[in-house]
Amino acid sequence: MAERLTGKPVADAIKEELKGRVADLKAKGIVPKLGIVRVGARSDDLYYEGGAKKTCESIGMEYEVFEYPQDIDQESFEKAITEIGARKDIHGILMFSPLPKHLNERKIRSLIPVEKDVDSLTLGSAGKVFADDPTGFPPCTPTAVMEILKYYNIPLEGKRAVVLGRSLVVGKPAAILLLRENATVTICHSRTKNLPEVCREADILVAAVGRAKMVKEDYVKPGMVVIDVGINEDPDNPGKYCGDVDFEKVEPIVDKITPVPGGVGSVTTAVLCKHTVKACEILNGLA
Ligand SMILES: Nc1nc(=O)c2c([nH]1)NC[C@@H]1CN(c3ccc(C(=O)N[C@@H](CCC(=O)O)C(=O)O)cc3)C=[N+]21
Repeated sequence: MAERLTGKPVADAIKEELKGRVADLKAKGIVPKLGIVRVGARSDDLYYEGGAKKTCESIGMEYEVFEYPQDIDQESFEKAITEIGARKDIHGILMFSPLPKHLNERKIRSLIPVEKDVDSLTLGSAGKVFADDPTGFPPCTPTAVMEILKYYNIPLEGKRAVVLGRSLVVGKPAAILLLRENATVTICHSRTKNLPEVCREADILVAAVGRAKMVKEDYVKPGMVVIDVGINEDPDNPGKYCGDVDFEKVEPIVDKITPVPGGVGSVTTAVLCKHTVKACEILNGLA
């Protein structure tokens, strides 16, 4: 039986630390605030929004939701984002992605000020992450992966980390963050030859392909730590969701594994708040 690396104690520890930092800011008359930008009402956006609001409330931070109709035009939306970006009382901005197809998302992302870009939507943030610049916020999900590894004292120095998936929001930044901790990192993907064999070489396997239960018993070996980033509709249980890892098949083999739900996803809103508090501290010359 593998040890379950659950997200809740990790998120709780982050929130506990943030409560103190928020109180320190408030004592100076500063209230950290997250701006949440949503176009339309996609269910996974609303779900994440609900979690973000709850986390903000639990640590004494403020938030404001900016909601726009599904058919908003490019020019109006660019103007709105620019105004939110300029607001002195807003320190972090989360804009839900993807935007509706008629909008030029690349252009709109570029209008978010990099110092408020707490979920790495801009090229400026991506560059900072790539260059190990401490003022650059990596996306919340790969940061949550690193928080889990740190909380459970999983050594990374000199270890083999295999990242399955190469997306801009998870796979690529996860590889950079693991490299920063001196892991030996392999990025693999759908075109990788002998994919199960490559994954089996990992000490730490990070599954971030977005395909339900794709990681089966032939992808793992005893002793391995498996971090499952996937949030997919469960093909076997309508209305439920599951990870990229076939938990029932993999869990009996490996040493440690994150569950879905209740794993990486449950740490992301705590990271979002951590980034916003840090942005607030930096913007006020306190960090
Ligand atoms: N710019 C941007 N960044 C995002 O991070 C982003 C986005 N746009 N658009 C929408 C999706 C959706 N999303 C989810 C995150 C966690 C759960 C989730 O289920 N989290 C918990 C469950 C709830 C909990 O326990 O707190 C879990 O996995 O256990 C779901 C959905 C992020 N998104």
